[in-house]
Amino acid sequence: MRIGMLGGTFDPVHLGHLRSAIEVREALGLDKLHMIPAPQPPLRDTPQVSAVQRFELLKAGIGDTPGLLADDRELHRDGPSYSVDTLSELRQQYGDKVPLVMVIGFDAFLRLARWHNAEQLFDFAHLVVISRPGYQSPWPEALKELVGNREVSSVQSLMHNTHGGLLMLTLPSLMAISATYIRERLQAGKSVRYLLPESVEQAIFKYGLYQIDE
Ligand SMILES: Nc1ncnc2c1ncn2[C@@H]1O[C@H](COP(=O)(O)OP(=O)(O)OP(=O)(O)O)[C@@H](O)[C@H]1O
Ligand SMILES: O=C(O)c1ccc[n+]([C@@H]2O[C@H](COP(=O)([O-])O)[C@@H](O)[C@H]2O)c1
Repeated sequence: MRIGMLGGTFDPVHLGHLRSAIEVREALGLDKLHMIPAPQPPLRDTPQVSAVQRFELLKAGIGDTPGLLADDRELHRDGPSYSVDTLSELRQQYGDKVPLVMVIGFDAFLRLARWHNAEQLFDFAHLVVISRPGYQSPWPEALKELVGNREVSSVQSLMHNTHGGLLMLTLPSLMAISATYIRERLQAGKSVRYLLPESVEQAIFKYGLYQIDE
């Protein structure tokens, strides 16, 4: 068994998240990929749309997609949504023998050295970094120091161990979609069709989310 987690603010979830989730699951041979909304993402302002609503949008977006799981475990914790706590919980849930992978985009990776107890992430999981259009930059020195010589060049090498490795991955369908762009378009009354699943678009309009400055 192989397990993955893709955390996010998901404000709102979009096709960049969902298509990447499907492709990373296939590329890594994951049985399950937990998609986990962060109520209080540590390095940004708490979003105006509540964690419960962002979770509902995520559920609508995932629908019945095989292997993708909308996971609300961070909604039951107080304080900043630290990924190390989430990985520790997943490790306890699945035990020590299972490869566990945290998936993040390259933009998030560039800030990794500022995460809470960042070095401990590798005690629980592998890190897989997926490329994202518009984000190409040298690694900051603190990041190089943090990852040391953990990088491997193939999924096969990564899966020899249960945790502790780093793999940089370019997925087939790169999508230049961001939640920021979607929020901006909704606030301006512009179309967001085909940037996110129809089910998510319908829920956004049903609940009147993002359309006015709250
Ligand atoms: N289009 C995309 N392609 C690949 N990875 C993505 C894409 N959009 C987001 N991600 C990754 O998914 C995770 C969650 O992203 P997040 O919820 O912050 O979405 P976002 O679109 O970056 O939001 P915002 O524009 O509000 O910053 C992060 O690791 C991020 O790098
Ligand atoms: O643990 C941390 O310190 C930490 C710092 C920044 C971001 N994260 C997690 O990274 C994921 C993406 O965050 P963001 O801000 O890029 O949407 C989300 O699950 C956050 O909880 C985690």
